[in-house]
Formats: sequence, C-alpha cells, structure tokens
Amino acid sequence: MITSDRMAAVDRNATALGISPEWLMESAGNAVARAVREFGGPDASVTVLAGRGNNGGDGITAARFLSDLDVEVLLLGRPSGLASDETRAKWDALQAAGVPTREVTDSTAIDVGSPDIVVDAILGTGVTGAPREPERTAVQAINESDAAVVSVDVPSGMDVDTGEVVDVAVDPNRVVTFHDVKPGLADREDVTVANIGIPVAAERFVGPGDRQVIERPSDSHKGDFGRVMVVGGGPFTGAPALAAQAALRAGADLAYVVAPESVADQIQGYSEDLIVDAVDGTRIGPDHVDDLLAAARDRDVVLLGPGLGDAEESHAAVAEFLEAYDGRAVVDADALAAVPDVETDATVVCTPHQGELEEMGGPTADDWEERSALVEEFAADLGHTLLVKGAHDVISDGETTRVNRTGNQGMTAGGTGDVLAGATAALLAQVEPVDAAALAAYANGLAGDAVVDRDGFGLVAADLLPELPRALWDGRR
Ligand SMILES: NC(=O)C1=CN([C@@H]2O[C@H](COP(=O)(O)OP(=O)(O)OC[C@H]3O[C@@H](n4cnc5c(N)ncnc54)[C@H](O)[C@@H]3O)[C@@H](O)[C@H]2O)[C@@H](O)CC1
Ligand SMILES: [K+]
Repeated sequence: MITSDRMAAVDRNATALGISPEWLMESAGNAVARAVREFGGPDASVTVLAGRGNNGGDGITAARFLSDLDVEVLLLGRPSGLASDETRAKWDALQAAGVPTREVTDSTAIDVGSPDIVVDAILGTGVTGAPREPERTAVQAINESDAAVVSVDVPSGMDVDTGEVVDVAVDPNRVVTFHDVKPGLADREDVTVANIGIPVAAERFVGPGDRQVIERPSDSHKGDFGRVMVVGGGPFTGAPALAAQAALRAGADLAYVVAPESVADQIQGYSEDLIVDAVDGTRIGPDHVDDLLAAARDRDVVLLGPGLGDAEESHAAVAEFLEAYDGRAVVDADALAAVPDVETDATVVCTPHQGELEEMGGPTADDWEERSALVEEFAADLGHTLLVKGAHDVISDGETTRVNRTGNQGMTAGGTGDVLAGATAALLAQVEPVDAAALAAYANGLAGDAVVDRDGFGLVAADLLPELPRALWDGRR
C-alpha cells in the first residue's frame, strides 16, 4: 500500500536512479492498453477521455498501443494546455501515429459516442477537490455511457488516499493502478496493480524524493519548525554545540543546550545562535531530571546524549528522564545504553553506530541487506525507531525500513554523528520518526559528499553544518 505523497517521493527517487517520468508513462500506457484488450477482446472499439495532467498522458500513451483498434482520444482542453513535457511528447507521438483525436474545451461538446470500452484518464492522483468543468461533465458522460469503463490509476474524481468522492467520480468496471495499491482502493475487487518499472531501490533507498516530506510554507511563524533541546556536555563540549547547530541548519527555529555549569560558557562560545542553560555541577545527573522535564515541556524535541559521557549518574538521569517523558526524543551516544531497560511513553529515535547497537542488545551482520532485516526486527522488539549508522545506514521503525547510501569514508571524523543526531532532532519536530531519521541520514551524508567532492578528505564535523540546508532543500524553496 502506498499513499499519494509517498508515491510522488518514490517517483522522484526513480528519476534520480535514471528512470525518467517518460519511461514510466510509457509503461503505464502499455499496461492500460493490455488491460483494455483483455477486457474488450481483439475487436473492441475504444474511446479515451484524457485530462491535461499525467493521468491524461497515460491514456494518450495507451491509445497509441491500441492504434490497431477502432480508437479515438477526446482531449479535455488544448494540446498547449498539457501540463508536462512527457505528456506533450506522448501527444505528439499519438499525432504522428495518426490516431484520431478530438479537442473538447466546452463541456456541452463532450460526446463519448458508443464504444465498447471507455478509458477514464481524466484525473489521477493530482486531483484536488471536486472535478471542475469540463472534467465534471466528462465524468458524468462516462457514468451515463453503456461502455465498460477502465479507469487509469484511480477512478477520476476519487481521493486515492481516502477513497472519498467530493461531488462526482467515475464508477469503473476496472481500475489499473500503478506500482502499488493506494489506500482509497484497498477494499475494491476491480483493481489490478501494474508494474511500471519503478525498481525496489526507489522505495528502499533514501533519495531526493524523501525530501518532499518537509515544507516551509510562506505564512510560517517562529516556532512552527520546532524548538530543540540538547541535553549533554560535561566531559565534552563540542558535541552538544555541533548537535544544536545542526538542528538549526536542519530547520529548527530555536536550539537550546542544557549542560553542566562547568562547561556552559565554553559551549556558548561556539555560537551565538545557541541558547545555553546551565545546571549545577560537572555532569548531568539525577538531581537535574525535574528541571529537564520542566524545560522539555516548552520544547518540541529533546536530544539526549551528545558529549554526556559514560558516568553512572548521567546514565541514571537519562533513564529517569525517559521514564517520565512522553514527548519526542532522539537518543544518541552514551545515552543509548539507558534505552533497552526503560519503560517510556516518549516517541524515541535512537541513533547508534554498529557497536552501540550491539551494546543495546541489537543484532550484528556484515551484509547490509541482512542487517536491515535484523534491525527491523530489533526496532519492533524495542518499540522505537532506529537509525543504525554505517556505510549503509539502516533506518527502521519495525515496520518501514529504509537504507541510506549517501556519505563517504571521510565522515569517520569525530562529531559527524553529533551533526546527524541534531539534524534528526530538528526533523523529528516536523515529520514522522522514520521519515525524520531517513532524511537526516540522507542529508548528513550528502553534506559530507559535497565537502569531500570539493575539498578532498580531511573533513571536520563543522564543515557539514553549512552544507545541510542545501542537502535538505537543493533548489526547492
Ligand atoms: N510514478 C508516478 O507517480 C506516475 C504517475 N503517472 C500518472 O500521473 C498521474 C498523476 O499526474 P498529475 O500529477 O499530473 O495529476 P493528474 O493527471 O491526476 O491531474 C492533474 C491535472 O488536473 C488538474 N486538476 C486538479 N484537480 C482538478 C479538479 N478538481 N478539476 C479539474 N482539474 C483538476 C490539474 O490542474 C492538472 O492539470 C497518476 O495518477 C498517474 O496516472 C504515470 O504517468 C506513471 C508514473
Ligand atoms: K483516472
């Protein structure tokens, strides 16, 4: 099952793998044409009603595959109004093939005729709201005709994610949907799924399409993108500073560091963008838990671990905090050891490397494919989302599992994990845990690739910070 948003992301990932939208449309049109032949027999007459979006493009392509039959295409609009390059290319190919077409701009001129089969390629996953004119009249004309109806991808007018119909939708005899079943079609018996050549890799590997989960609408306000609180520092100071700065670079509006007073000034010294709150002493410990919980109430995500150290008291503080906390948390580094023994209502993303995962009681496997299956099982047992760092990062919430391939051996430098944890925390304020962790891993690796491509090896963690925005947005705004 796949939602339309996830489908759009996977589609973009396929493009990045070299599989162009035009290829996918060719496969989609071919699949529809095959269904029409199966359904209508070798001598069927066919009318394709095509909208101006890519759903229409699939119908236009199907008509070319059916050019040996009595086939006609009704385009709802002018060819100049076709919405994408690939649909225009398919329209030109249809003209060149000499398949009869009619352009209908006025809804009163819609005449489906009396074919054996009508192909409904009016609206697909790109529909918003109720069908407007001339699409609305076209939907009604299909429903009033005696022809058998084959819908392309989704019955036109239906919301594929919910199955809801606003006003009107086509009532088909068969739906040929692409790649995977959409939630709104799940319980129907007239649906067949066509493989259109989107490889498993486009779903499994995090890619540029996964960036589409984050948005930054123009009417946003301060705080909409999260307040992140980093709890750490004591034996180390750079780690919490890096993590908090990474959270800002990954889009958080405010980043706080709560650290022992012995190191608070030093942490503040790294950046004026950080808000540093000092607690007594030289280590985070159980005495601080009440204050941490009180502060966490005004934050969207808490990141536990950077620079915390492995003192017994700090470990106990993490455990006590998680037992009482029910918000969103990222747990990294020395804080990870507390997780397996803790009962918590918090939504937790853990970011261990392989060694830390084993210390948590997790699996080990050299082969990343085997590892990803084992990590999925362990995440399900643990009840938390895992981001296991490695040459192939494995991200799983126990149900959905993704693998990230960005990054390079230059990123074995100290502090890159703190940057990743901070980015994960920022994204966790905005999107679901598995999406946040996958996107953070992807962006962190891409940032590292940009630095090493430009400068060669010798990267330091702070180099990643200015690259993170581009890695996450890359021309999108
Ligand atoms: N991997 C993929 O996602 C693939 C998608 N393909 C096809 O692409 C379709 C999605 O294409 P698009 O995103 O272009 O969207 P659609 O073709 O579903 O519709 C978008 C068009 O309809 C218009 N529109 C939106 N709501 C309307 C309304 N209520 N009344 C009237 N017009 C309305 C829009 O202005 C736009 O021109 C899928 O359903 C599928 O058929 C295929 O080409 C193969 C690959
Ligand atoms: K359709």
